[in-house]
Amino acid sequence: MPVSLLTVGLFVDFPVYRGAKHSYECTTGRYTVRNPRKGPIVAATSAGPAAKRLVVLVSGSGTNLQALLDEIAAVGAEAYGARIVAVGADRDGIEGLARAERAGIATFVRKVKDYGSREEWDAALAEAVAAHEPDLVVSAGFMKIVGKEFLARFGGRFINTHPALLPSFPGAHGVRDALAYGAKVTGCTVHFVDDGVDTGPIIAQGVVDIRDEDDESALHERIKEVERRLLVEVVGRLARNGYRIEGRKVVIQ
Ligand SMILES: Nc1nc2c(c(=O)[nH]1)N[C@@H](CN(C=O)c1ccc(C(=O)N[C@@H](CCC(=O)O)C(=O)O)cc1)CN2
Ligand SMILES: NCC(=O)N[C@@H]1O[C@H](COP(=O)([O-])[O-])[C@@H](O)[C@H]1O
Repeated sequence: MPVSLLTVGLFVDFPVYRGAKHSYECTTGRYTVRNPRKGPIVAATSAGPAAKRLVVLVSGSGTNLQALLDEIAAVGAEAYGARIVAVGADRDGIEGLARAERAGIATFVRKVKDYGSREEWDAALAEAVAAHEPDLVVSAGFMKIVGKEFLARFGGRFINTHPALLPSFPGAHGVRDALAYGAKVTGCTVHFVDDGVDTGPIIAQGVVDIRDEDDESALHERIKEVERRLLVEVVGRLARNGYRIEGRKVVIQ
């Protein structure tokens, strides 16, 4: 079941949440709350006894997915607060999907090239995710920008992990861009996804030093060590405790 939403003190179910760059709107069957930047609570999930349902989206090696799988296997879904019910991808033949299959988890693939337009792909991806009734959706190395339809259904419960300290170095090449800029520290950011590229409310960040001898691959590996631990911690806390999004601030209860 979807996680309940708390909207200015009211618990509501089946929210439709739309994120714009600097404002969020949470619309339910009965309530609409606009929230320009400094406004009140716009969306929040409640803690609950049952393990939350996660759908994870991947495009590559899936080591972040594996970290989630390993933690859930180690402590149990109830104690962790969540279970992975499906893994989706935008391409075939990737290790991320193989990891899910080995764990006995349902998989699906929606490729942009199989649809007449980007909007049709976006709607098909949203439909495939919705079929698994997730409480939270996690983009763990998912290399596609999602659009309006996806965000209308999963905004406010769609989390992304990015290999840089946002708002610096957004986009598909966060590690390369930080190195090229000559930054001395970088890291990873777990954030809610909105309709910008890596602009949504930040949940947590981890810092990694950049060494003189680093190339993109060496630096990315060190970032991923921090990133995997951060993602596992953050997803578990969100699932177990519930959270609210107040303007740009995410408060885990
Ligand atoms: N609406 C949003 N969608 C997604 C976000 C987001 O912040 N808003 N984050 C991404 C993940 N991401 C970085 O964290 C990211 C992924 C991909 C790209 C990108 O430019 N993709 C190109 C294709 C690249 C490819 O296929 O290899 C594209 O979408 O056409 C930028 C940032 C998850 N989605
Ligand atoms: N902008 C999106 C992006 O660059 N995502 C990054 O891809 C890697 C996926 O690794 P994994 O497939 O081994 O989990 C991760 O570092 C993730 O932050």
